[in-house]
Amino acid sequence: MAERSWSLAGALRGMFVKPTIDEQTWDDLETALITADFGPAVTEAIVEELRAKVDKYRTTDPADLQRMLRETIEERLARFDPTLHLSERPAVVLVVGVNGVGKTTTIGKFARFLRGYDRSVVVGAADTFRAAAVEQLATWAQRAGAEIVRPQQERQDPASVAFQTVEYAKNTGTEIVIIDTAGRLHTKGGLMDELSKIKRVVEKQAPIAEVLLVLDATTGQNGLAQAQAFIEHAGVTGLVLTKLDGSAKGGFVLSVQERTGLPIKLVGQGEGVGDLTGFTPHVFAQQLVG
Ligand SMILES: Nc1nc2c(ncn2[C@@H]2O[C@H](COP(=O)(O)OP(=O)(O)OP(=O)(O)O)[C@@H](O)[C@H]2O)c(=O)[nH]1
Repeated sequence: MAERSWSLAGALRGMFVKPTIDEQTWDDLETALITADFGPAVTEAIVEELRAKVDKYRTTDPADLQRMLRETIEERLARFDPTLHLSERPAVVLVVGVNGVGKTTTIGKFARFLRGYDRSVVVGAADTFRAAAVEQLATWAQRAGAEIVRPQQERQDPASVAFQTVEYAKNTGTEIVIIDTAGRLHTKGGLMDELSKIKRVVEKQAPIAEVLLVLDATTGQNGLAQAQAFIEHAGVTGLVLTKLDGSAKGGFVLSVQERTGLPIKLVGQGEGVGDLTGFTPHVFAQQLVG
């Protein structure tokens, strides 16, 4: 089977068991980072930083290089704050992103994650564009132990579903509201207008705590280009990376933060309801480098 692990560790293994650091080591490191989707700019910066460190500490031991690589990646990942800000009551979270990236699945997993901390959760089915999307969200809500507010008529205005969801939370004392939004409309402009309307209408009742943009890690830099309109217009406060399991593109985690300037707040690593975690730079760097 093709490279399955998203970890860089496999690609690096040969490099770190060699007796000494040589020119080949640097070539191999560069190739491994590019292959893992760190992107050319971040790859170059990391290699330069490590060359300087290796010179400074006058080491020729590949084990030192491995440790330095782990530290460099961790330090770069940690420049962004992964904290979710959910202290408002209700805390309203808008989930945005292009179709098929794993938005609905993420909302289900996120609701379950919050239920695990004993928070009460309601999800709002504001993707009224596709009837099947509402049913899919309802299935996930049930799995997660969350309530759902559905559109009352076909093609109901998404902003009104969002409004009713927040209203439900306020009336029932539900702590967290997660709103699913459409990923595709006829035009990008239409989609962004719809999102601004949702935000305006929600903010009449409660401030928006987080706008989370979901990105599919397997689509790498290309997926980022598709999501550009959300980054420019939707007031995104954090990223969720899905499908990090079974992808060899773990480096995307670092390049996406540096390219967008936005923190990764959640990571999806599977299709099950439990396969979502917060983002911890230390743990991630360790998984990535070995
Ligand atoms: N392996 C893996 N698959 C995932 C993950 N997250 C989502 N998926 C899968 O990705 C596919 C799309 O997920 P959805 O949640 O339907 O994506 P969406 O963005 O809501 O798509 P639309 O409803 O069409 O807008 C499904 O088959 C999910 O099971 C993940 O972290 N890992």
